[in-house]
Amino acid sequence: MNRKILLIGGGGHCKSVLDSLLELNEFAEIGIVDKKEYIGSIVMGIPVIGCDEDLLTLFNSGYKYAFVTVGSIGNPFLRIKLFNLLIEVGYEIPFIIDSSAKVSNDTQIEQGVFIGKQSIVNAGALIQKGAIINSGSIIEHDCQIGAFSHIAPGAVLGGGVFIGENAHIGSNATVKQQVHIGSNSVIGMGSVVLKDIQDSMLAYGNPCKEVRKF
Ligand SMILES: CC(=O)SCCNC(=O)CCNC(=O)[C@H](O)C(C)(C)COP(=O)(O)OP(=O)(O)OC[C@H]1O[C@@H](n2cnc3c(N)ncnc32)[C@H](O)[C@@H]1OP(=O)(O)O
Repeated sequence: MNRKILLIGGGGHCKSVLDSLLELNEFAEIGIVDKKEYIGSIVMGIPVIGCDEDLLTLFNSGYKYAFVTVGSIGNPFLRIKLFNLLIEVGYEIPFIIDSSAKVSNDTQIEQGVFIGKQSIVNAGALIQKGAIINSGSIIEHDCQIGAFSHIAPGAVLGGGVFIGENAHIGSNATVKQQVHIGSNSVIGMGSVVLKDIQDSMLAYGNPCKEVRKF
């Protein structure tokens, strides 16, 4: 086990991912990349060893794996930019599943996906690249979660729910089985979503209503 991984972004979401990663113990060395002014600081015992401009040098020094740990609430574009930069340099991007999550073997989990503590991903689900399945969320059978979408803590998606790309499903929201949520849409915390939501919509409430277009 001499694999070395970089976490890109040293904020709050990094702490969640790091906590899972330290327990999994699959990498010999972990380093964090953040803004230049944070180099030398420590996050949960792990040092910030470089900034974005150092990604090629760090790759050549033996860090072959990297993972985007910048969080997002409704705007994943920095996550997407960093993800693409990592691919361009040649990093391998794994998925990271906390040891307490329950993920069916009959699922497809793409690179860059984080599945947090106590979450459930049931059979037939597809989780596309860069998505965040946050603590305690439930992704029922046959759901599809689009690339770079974030299912926030405690959200519940019934069977066969479809979430487009770059969407945000707020904490503790519940989405009825078979409902389709469009790309780039944000569903507010605690919403009860009974009907499809179009692309690029802010929607919230019980019952969840489309409030405005982005
Ligand atoms: C690990 C982590 O921490 S992950 C983070 C998880 N966090 C989330 O999921 C947060 C998601 N964000 C939300 O739910 C936000 O409230 C949003 C995006 C829905 C709305 O945010 P904003 O546009 O800033 O709305 P703002 O707070 O100004 O509220 C506007 C109105 O909507 C109402 N409102 C806001 N959110 C909700 C909601 N979830 N449900 C019902 N009503 C809401 C407010 O009460 C307010 O009503 P008013 O105009 O009658 O006073």
